[in-house]
Amino acid sequence: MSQRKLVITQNLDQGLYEKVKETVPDWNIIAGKESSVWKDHLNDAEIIVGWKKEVKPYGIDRDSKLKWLQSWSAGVDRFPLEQLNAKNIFLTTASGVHAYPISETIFALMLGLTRKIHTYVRNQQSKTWHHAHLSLEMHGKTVGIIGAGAIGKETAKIAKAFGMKVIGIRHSDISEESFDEMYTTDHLNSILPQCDYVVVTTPLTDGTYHLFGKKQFQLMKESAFFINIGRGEIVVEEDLVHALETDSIAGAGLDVFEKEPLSEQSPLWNLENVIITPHTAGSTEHYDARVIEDIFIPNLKHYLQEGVPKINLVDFKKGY
Ligand SMILES: NC(=O)c1ccc[n+]([C@@H]2O[C@H](COP(=O)([O-])OP(=O)(O)OC[C@H]3O[C@@H](n4cnc5c(N)ncnc54)[C@H](O)[C@@H]3O)[C@@H](O)[C@H]2O)c1
Ligand SMILES: O=C(O)[C@H](O)COP(=O)(O)O
Repeated sequence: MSQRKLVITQNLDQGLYEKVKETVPDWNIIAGKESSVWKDHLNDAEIIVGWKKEVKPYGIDRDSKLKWLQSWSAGVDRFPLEQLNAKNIFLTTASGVHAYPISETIFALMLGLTRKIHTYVRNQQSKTWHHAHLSLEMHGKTVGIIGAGAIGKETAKIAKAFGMKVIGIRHSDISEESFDEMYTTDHLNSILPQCDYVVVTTPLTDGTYHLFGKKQFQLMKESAFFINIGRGEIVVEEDLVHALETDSIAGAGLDVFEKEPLSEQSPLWNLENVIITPHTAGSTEHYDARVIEDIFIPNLKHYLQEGVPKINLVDFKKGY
């Protein structure tokens, strides 16, 4: 019988590689970031661990032996979901590994906008001693977390520590620790006028594509801040730009955009009330270890025993 094959399209440090090897000592493990390392192995790999961007051009749409694709990312919106579903290939996400880093980024953006840090950084560059307009407090304010999943729940915990009221939106309205109120998506428009901060942490699916457009920005308070770390396509970017340019909302913290990298021509770069991070909200030093130790290896053990991975198995009907 030919040796079972696992392809990991990432450079793993030796310790993590050894942990994987210990779990499947008899398997052929091909690991490395460069496509030259793994591209000829994709078709007969039983499991691929990796980014969609790298794998997509080469492998899984041919006559592959693939049984399970473990994504290196939480969002799987750019995976060929229909194809994977049709071929009964399991897809698991890296959801959960970003909960700490991204909730920290969300708060960095919220704090930055609230305390006008972006304005002071610009002034510092020109050695300008200038009191920005009255800055605001977060304490006592209301945050709406649109997508109360792994990232949203960690964000809610921090918000409670700041003395904020927390409203959540997700598929289920069952109450959840750290949320004062929880609603399903059909209540989005009714909660927006109450929120001082609107934080988007949903996956991109058919149900969230362009969830935020002109109407939603009009429903928000003029003093409210909008944060998006989910996916750019959840927002009609033109409508967001209009809302920001006309002061229909107070500002935005954006990690994701309709087209990435964000074009040099985008008006977002020049707006004073916007903080941009280049889709880096979730990258930290613990990323690889969390994907391998917290998700992949437990999933691999389950797969070996039960024939199916367990953690973060994508429901193809829901799309995440
Ligand atoms: N900017 C980044 O670097 C970065 C990193 C990680 C994740 N993300 C994005 O954040 C998303 C969420 O990540 P997560 O790990 O928290 O995922 P998760 O699966 O734990 O949580 C997703 C939440 O969104 C809710 N949801 C799904 N569809 C919805 C809808 N139509 N309306 C309202 N709520 C809805 C779900 O009920 C769930 O509570 C990812 O899918 C990805 O798109 C971005
Ligand atoms: O969803 C994620 O985990 C991050 O946004 C990174 O995903 P990407 O590299 O696929 O955009």
